[in-house]
Amino acid sequence: MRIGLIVNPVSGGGRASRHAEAVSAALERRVPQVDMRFTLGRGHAARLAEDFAGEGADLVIAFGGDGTLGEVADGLLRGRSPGGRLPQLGFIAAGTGSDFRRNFSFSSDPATAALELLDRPARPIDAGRVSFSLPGGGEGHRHFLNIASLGITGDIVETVNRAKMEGTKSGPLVYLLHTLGALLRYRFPSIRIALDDAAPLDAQVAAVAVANGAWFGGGMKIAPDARVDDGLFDVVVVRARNRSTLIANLARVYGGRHRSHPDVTIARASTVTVHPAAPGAIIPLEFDGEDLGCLPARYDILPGALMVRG
Ligand SMILES: Nc1ncnc2c1ncn2[C@@H]1O[C@H](COP(=O)(O)OP(=O)(O)OP(=O)(O)O)[C@@H](O)[C@H]1O
Repeated sequence: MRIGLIVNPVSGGGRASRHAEAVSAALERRVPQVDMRFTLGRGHAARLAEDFAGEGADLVIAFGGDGTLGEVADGLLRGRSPGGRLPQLGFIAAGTGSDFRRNFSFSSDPATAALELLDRPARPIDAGRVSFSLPGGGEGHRHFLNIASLGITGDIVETVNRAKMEGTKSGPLVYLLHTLGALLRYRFPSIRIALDDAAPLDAQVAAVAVANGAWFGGGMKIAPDARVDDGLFDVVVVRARNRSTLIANLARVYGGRHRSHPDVTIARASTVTVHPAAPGAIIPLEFDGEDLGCLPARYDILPGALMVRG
């Protein structure tokens, strides 16, 4: 078996970097061919994944946070050809939020998790593909593995990522603090959303999450019933009635207890299209914790698109 190990040295404030040698050594004790490569910046994990797939790797492991994992999934999926062979995907979480990991059970010690992942069979896991607008004009495309969202979450991800660049210590608390800050200042957008063939609905929203996994934002169980292998998105729409209601209910989101709140709608769908209700309004998007692009956007589920060891 040939393993491509992609390490993001800045994930989790340098956690992946600190454990990279230990992880590589643990894997090499069981599998002789382990090729470890480090990312150099945004988008590089996707290119490395494409390279590994082109070089015939059997398993590509993303070692980093959700952003790195999402990029690796994107790299594998965008390089695939009909009937072509795709490497299996593995991941070792070392990120700030590491929310995708919460859908699986792995040790929090990276070297132990690496060995656990070698022992797990690969199983089909869904992925999302999104087409979106680029701020300067034109259309972008991306795959994601965990959750794509818009609204206040786009603002939170942007400020969290800026704080990470400035060297702020990482951890779920960073997300909580920036979430509270955003709840106080954010101007809620109005959108038009359509699920599959249903008639579109207009709503002023705090956030919309198009979810494959259940958690985002460093431990918020935003899509409590989402399953990564059910072939459908769980689409969570949180309407913006007032700021104090949102702040008062934030704790319920961490426990996934917001399902029955009157301002929350959760539905399953294969395709989701979202437009700004006011033409020309700039409403930013995020995918797996990375801020990228804006509305209009179309999300399609790709059932069982990746064989993931987990
Ligand atoms: N060598 C590098 N130097 C600086 N930034 C990098 C480098 N390699 C990748 N990146 C950036 O790191 C970010 C991804 O980080 P990642 O999501 O893996 O960790 P995290 O943000 O700590 O975790 P999480 O998303 O789980 O909260 C991306 O924005 C990517 O562009």
